[in-house]
Amino acid sequence: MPHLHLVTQDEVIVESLLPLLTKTGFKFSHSQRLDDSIETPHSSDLVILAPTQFSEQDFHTLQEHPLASGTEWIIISDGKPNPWLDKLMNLGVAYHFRKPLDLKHITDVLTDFYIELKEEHESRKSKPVSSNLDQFGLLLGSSAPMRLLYRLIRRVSQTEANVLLIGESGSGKELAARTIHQQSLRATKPFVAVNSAALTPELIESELFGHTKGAFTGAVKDHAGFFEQGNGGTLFLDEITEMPLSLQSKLLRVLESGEFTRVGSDHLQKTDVRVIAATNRQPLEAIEQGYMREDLYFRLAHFPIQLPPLRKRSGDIVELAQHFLAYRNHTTKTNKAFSKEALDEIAQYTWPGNVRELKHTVERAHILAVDEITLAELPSLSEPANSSEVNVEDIKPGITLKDAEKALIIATLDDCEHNKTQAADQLGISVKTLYNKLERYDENEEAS
Ligand SMILES: Nc1ncnc2c1ncn2[C@@H]1O[C@H](COP(=O)(O)OP(=O)(O)OP(=O)(O)O)[C@@H](O)[C@H]1O
Repeated sequence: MPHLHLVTQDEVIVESLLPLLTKTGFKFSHSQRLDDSIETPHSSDLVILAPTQFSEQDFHTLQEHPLASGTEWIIISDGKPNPWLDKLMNLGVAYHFRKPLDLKHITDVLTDFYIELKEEHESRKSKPVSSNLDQFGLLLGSSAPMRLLYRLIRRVSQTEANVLLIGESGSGKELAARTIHQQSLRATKPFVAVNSAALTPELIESELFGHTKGAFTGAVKDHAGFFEQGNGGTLFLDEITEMPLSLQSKLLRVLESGEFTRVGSDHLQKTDVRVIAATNRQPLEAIEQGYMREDLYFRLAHFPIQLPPLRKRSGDIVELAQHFLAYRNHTTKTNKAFSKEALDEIAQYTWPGNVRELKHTVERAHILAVDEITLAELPSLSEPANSSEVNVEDIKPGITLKDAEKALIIATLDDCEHNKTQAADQLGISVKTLYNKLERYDENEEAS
């Protein structure tokens, strides 16, 4: 039976919620403070937190708390603006109810949760113990943070809301966006993916909104932009914080009015596109640092979804490695396996490049290994990650310029914790050039 835990010191809330909770069927427990021992923290499926006040300290405590992952959260507050509660919402908290409480609405929400959680309990029970990774849409992973992500995606897919996906590079933002599209009513319409960082600043406006013939030098014919190409479907704007601010304000206008004009034209066109944006920066920091317009953030952040980094999904790491290996074995008709040491090394590494890095590491190891994948086939995972065949320390006469460049790029990315803008800056190249090079490496690896 799904378990709900209520954290509050407010007796009035306990008294008003208790009858609802018994009515909806939840198993129920209550503590006054989050720190109070919750005997079986992982067994709670839903937590209602109604703090008397909520400070920065509480926010950090909560993030570290064992309940923070794999559990649905509902916040009840007195309605006073509180940036720390807003931050919690950004982490994917399901609902924020403000006092005075609408008990009828809360009952409906809790009933929905109860039905979903009960179904989940039942499907978990009927699965064999040795089950492989769960898959939801295009996303793989059975860990608690992934299950929470699946639930958020399922819910948002049924709506028309714009979505902001927040997560580190390689954590699956594009896969999540494609999954939302596939599960939505727009599934049969186009999905157009645009990497804002990889577009030349001068051309980005015409790429997005299109242009008319003669609008600028080189505009030799009319061109339909991504908003037109994606009409009726979904437009995925990756790395939204790398889009010039002036264009962010144009984008905001389109999101508000559903209208745009091609560059060089004053004919207003209607668009019916759902926007899913993504960033690997924390949006509030990006706003502070001037990478993102606050008004655009609020427009997109009706539904922010945080993708968990792989290191927070420790239960998934080995399973994913086995999955990617099985896939390679299948396509190459081989039967290679990991040694125990290799699996231990994979399990304890922190994977700053997330699933992408894990996948590439496994694919490369599969190529290098004859039969068994041992530590020798894995790049030194206990050192700062280096997913190049050539280590940066090996750059000396005798290796090709291409290999040296790749090694340096990968080492710089690791050094910058996979922040591509910073890495491009250090390398003295544009972010667009960096993307092009990385894409080429991906293609070569996938072809090999
Ligand atoms: N949950 C997942 N299940 C399966 N594969 C995944 C998952 N997450 C990421 N990947 C793999 O990692 C690669 C990168 O994923 P994706 O492009 O969605 O990440 P991203 O967060 O958009 O990265 P970036 O910010 O660098 O654009 C994909 O090729 C995919 O194979």
